Amino acid sequence: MNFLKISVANPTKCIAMIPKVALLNPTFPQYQSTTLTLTHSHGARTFSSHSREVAAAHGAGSEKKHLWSQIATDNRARLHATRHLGTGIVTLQRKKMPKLTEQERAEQLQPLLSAGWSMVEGRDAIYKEFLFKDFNQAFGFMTSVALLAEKMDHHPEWFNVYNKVQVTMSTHDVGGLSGKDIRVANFMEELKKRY
Ligand SMILES: C[C@H](O)[C@H](O)[C@H]1CNC2=NC(N)=NC(=O)C2=N1
Repeated sequence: MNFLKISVANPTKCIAMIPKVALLNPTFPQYQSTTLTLTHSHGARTFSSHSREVAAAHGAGSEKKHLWSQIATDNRARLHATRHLGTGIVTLQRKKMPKLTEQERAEQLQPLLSAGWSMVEGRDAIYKEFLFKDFNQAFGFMTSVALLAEKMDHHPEWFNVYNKVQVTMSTHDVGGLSGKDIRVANFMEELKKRY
């Protein structure tokens, strides 16, 4: 699970650790179970990502536009935390995704290995070759994946020539497979069915 951690030193100053994608797209499925913890002088409160408080944190109207454009440029954003805590500046940092556990490998990686992905020799990474009718389809597929990859800040290693797309997924930040690789690989699997 990913956490949005917001420590509020005083009502006008907030330091936050927020996965960038959660702010860019609050409805992104990976973050539907995101928990936002607000800590302040009166103790900690935890809200689910669907609560009113978090909706406020995402901003509304022009506030939201401001928030998003700020993220794109310098990774800082104005955050309207809650009515009680006020408005402050947040610094955005993505929380590192941990490597997949043995149990996650059995439950989430195994289905991909059965669907044609294979482990890369000498690396904690997975590989698959996708074949399409022609270049347009291959590149269309890559374009759709690229939009997700950018939103997730998680990018495939891939090679394309004509109708062939060879993909390797691994999480460089943790030196191996994480839930992000599973998510992107599953997205590719679902997307490929439409071609
Ligand atoms: C700085 C930037 O956020 C990181 O380098 C991101 C970008 N895209 C990435 N993509 C992949 N596959 N693994 C990463 O660890 C990764 N990290």
